[in-house]
Amino acid sequence: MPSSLDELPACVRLEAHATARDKAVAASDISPGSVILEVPSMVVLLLSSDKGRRCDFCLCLGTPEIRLAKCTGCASYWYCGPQCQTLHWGSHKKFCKRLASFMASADFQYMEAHEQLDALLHTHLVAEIASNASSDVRAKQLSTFMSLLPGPPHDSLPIACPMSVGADVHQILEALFTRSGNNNFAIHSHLNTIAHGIFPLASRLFNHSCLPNAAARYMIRRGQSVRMEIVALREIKATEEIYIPYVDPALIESRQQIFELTYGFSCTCPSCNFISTLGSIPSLPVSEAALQELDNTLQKHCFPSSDVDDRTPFVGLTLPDLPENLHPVLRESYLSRLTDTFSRSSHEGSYHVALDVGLTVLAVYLLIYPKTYPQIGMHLLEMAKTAWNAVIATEHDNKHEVLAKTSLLKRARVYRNLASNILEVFGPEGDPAGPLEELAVLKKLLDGEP
Ligand SMILES: C[S@@+](CC[C@H](N)C(=O)[O-])C[C@H]1O[C@@H](n2cnc3c(N)ncnc32)[C@H](O)[C@@H]1O
Repeated sequence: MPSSLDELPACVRLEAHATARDKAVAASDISPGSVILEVPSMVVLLLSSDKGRRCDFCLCLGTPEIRLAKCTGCASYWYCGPQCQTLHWGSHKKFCKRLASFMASADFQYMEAHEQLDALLHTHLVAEIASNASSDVRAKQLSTFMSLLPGPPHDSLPIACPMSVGADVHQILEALFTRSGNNNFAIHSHLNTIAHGIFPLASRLFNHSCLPNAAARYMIRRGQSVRMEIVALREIKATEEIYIPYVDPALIESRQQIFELTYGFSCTCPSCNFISTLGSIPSLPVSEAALQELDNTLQKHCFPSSDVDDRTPFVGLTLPDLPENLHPVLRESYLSRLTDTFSRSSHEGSYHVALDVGLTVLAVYLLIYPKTYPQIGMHLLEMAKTAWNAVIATEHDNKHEVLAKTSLLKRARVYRNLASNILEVFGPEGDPAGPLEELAVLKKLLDGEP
């Protein structure tokens, strides 16, 4: 697996960029679903919510068969077996004995959760450098990391656990800390964030767009370091720049500030350019009735056909075509209200409410994400499961109910197939079993129905 610029795969080359130093461009046409780059992690750090549930090295889940064992030195790190503990020990030993007192210290305790995460990430980075990793891959990763563009300056840098480091290491810590914020990836399994990680070559290559043509997925294999794969979400033509999303493009109101404060650039992608022409996004109406009217108008705009089942929602919908009266739907609180209602009503068994709200969520997603973005596929899978649950819940003891069941089945099939088209391009990631397996199970159930 490549770790430095002199090991680039044949489909990628680096070119100068007007403001971002360099950019990665396709050296030849790249087909949807192709793995553009595959790189090993340099450092990974589990989120506190997954501590003790997963191995701190390979990130595999503990199960009755895979029992995690705690490091007896710090009682904070868990491993799925001696192999991972040994692979981690080279750097972990640098802070193991001091970790408990560091995490109990007032310095650490008074930090906000994201600062604690940074402090621990820095601890891992310092330990990685101080461990004088002799492997060729480690040396190349470190040198690629140090070649990254520094992020914007911060008044105070989050601290790291004190540990014994060589004198020369001190000189590079400052340089390292200024690169950790803007080169820190959220590692996900089935699109749920479980950890953070540093993947230097991916950082060196890919710039951001809110309408990306590629995205990162993560491979978790027991006993191995986590691997990142950059996957093409659509066909990328030779000479086209390859972009990945640094933050969720759905953060329409806050993302520009995140780019400026965390990454030190202003995004000029077509989506951000359109949002900036609006000046500010108009407020949402206050009354529930007016909000529902907005939902209906949005659905009609995005899905003009009255036949819910035969919609082909992937053509012709773009943000600049959104009429002015619908601009309030770009408020972040609009989407969060809808997604909250969708998950609550589908869990509570109000399937018809969920299917209606879910369609409005789909409309917003199609406006703000590229049409093959994995989040759209995950949402369509949830819609398909909800329609299937509604089928199960439908009594068919009279003609009306039989018709309702037929229509729900049709919807479930349409949503399943649309989800499959998208999620098969993104491919499997993270823990074993996942959306692709769920799609296969759902297909069997739906094919078994008349
Ligand atoms: C992870 S690096 C990307 C690789 C970078 N182009 C290089 O040559 O090392 C992130 C930095 O690249 C720049 N960058 C990334 N995406 C950008 C964009 N869309 N527009 C302008 N600058 C961008 C910012 O300086 C950001 O902090």
